[in-house]
Amino acid sequence: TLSACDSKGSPRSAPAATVAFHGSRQAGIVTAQQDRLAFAAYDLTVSGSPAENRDALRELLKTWTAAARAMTEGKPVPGDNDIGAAPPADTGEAFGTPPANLTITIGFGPSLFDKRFGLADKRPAALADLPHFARDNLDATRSGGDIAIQACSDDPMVAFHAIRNLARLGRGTVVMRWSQLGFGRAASTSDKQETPRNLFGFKDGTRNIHGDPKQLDNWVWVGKETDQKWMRNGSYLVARRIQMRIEAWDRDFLTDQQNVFGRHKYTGAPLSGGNEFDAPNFHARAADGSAAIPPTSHMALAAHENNGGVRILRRAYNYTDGVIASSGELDAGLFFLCYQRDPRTQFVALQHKLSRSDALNEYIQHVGSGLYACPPGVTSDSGYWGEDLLA
Ligand SMILES: C=CC1=C(C)c2cc3[nH]c(cc4nc(cc5[nH]c(cc1n2)c(C)c5CCC(=O)O)C(CCC(=O)O)=C4C)c(C)c3C=C
Ligand SMILES: [Fe+2]
Repeated sequence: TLSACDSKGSPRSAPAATVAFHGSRQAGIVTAQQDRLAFAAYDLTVSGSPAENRDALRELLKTWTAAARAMTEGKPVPGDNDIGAAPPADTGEAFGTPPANLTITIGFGPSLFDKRFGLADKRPAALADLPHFARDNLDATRSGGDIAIQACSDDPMVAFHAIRNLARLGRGTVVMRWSQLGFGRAASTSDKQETPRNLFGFKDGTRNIHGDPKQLDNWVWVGKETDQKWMRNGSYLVARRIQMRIEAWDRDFLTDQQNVFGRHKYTGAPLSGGNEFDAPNFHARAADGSAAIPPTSHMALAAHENNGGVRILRRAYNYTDGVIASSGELDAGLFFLCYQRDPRTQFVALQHKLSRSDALNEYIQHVGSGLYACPPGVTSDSGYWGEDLLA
């Protein structure tokens, strides 16, 4: 544990919760999920030759890595903060605030591999554009992006400070395309965390991957199988902004709400019986002879038992963004983030099934989308994000 620092980088006395930035795999993926999220997708604005654009990208990634390393250690963005005739290097809103477990995770979108950078032959096959799913209603201004940054912290100011300062450091090379704040984690990524609730009031994350190394190697971390060596020890992030019709949901009967998920609302237990963490029995029958867990319930459709064993690591956050002007309803939902080894056989396969048959579809709509290849971690002070991609 390191100390947080004041605006001049001098250590403060109170110990602060930090997550190590360096490691062969990026932090912020299997890290115990923090309470707050600030997510941003950026586009590169370069207009040179592919070689020049690659140089600009490399410089950006070096600068961003140094800033991310400092911020996660509770230090200000590197650079002189004492020149009266220049804007400070760090915007300042997190001075004196401990990092509160800040992690900053980077991912590269499919568009980074277009002809601007000459990186087409480095595009992993697993970074295939997401297909259209039934009922998708995607907003292009909340989708895509050349680079994504996921900043998670237990302090919302610290998380926002991270995406804002990266945008500022990249000015002239990148613009922020879209962003999303998340409050109240809606998944647990560790056995030590109590299962939180989503805005429908249900426990979310009960059967997530909770740190089991074998499952993480099987379902989250890219291994030797990849066609692109630079992605070894990386992972693929799928982001979906999913609007939830909470007013309609709040008028629905408890029994129906439970049938939508296949779980009891208050305890989180499967409708087949037992306690929250007991395995669901998809063959169990209710008193009237019908399936105890309806086959169109969200859990029945998403469960690994019913999908050839396939799992994903969920890392979602609740969000709310004011009111939808056309309906007067709250614009609220789930910012669904999930990590996996290959989206084609994991998220895409699951979402095709859910988008067609999930009882939850009456109450949700997917309105934003992104797919990003998250490279391995940075292991030393001289390393930078994406070094192997740009070598
Ligand atoms: C394509 C993947 C998934 C999307 C999109 C998704 C959206 C979504 N989920 C909830 C709430 C819950 N999901 C739960 C379980 C669950 N969900 C997925 C996948 C997607 N969810 C999986 C793989 C699982 C695990 C299934 C299992 O093995 O049992 C649950 C149950 C509790 C739990 O295990 O976490 C809830 C509740 C919402 C509200 C939502 C979109 C808004
Ligand atoms: Fe789900």
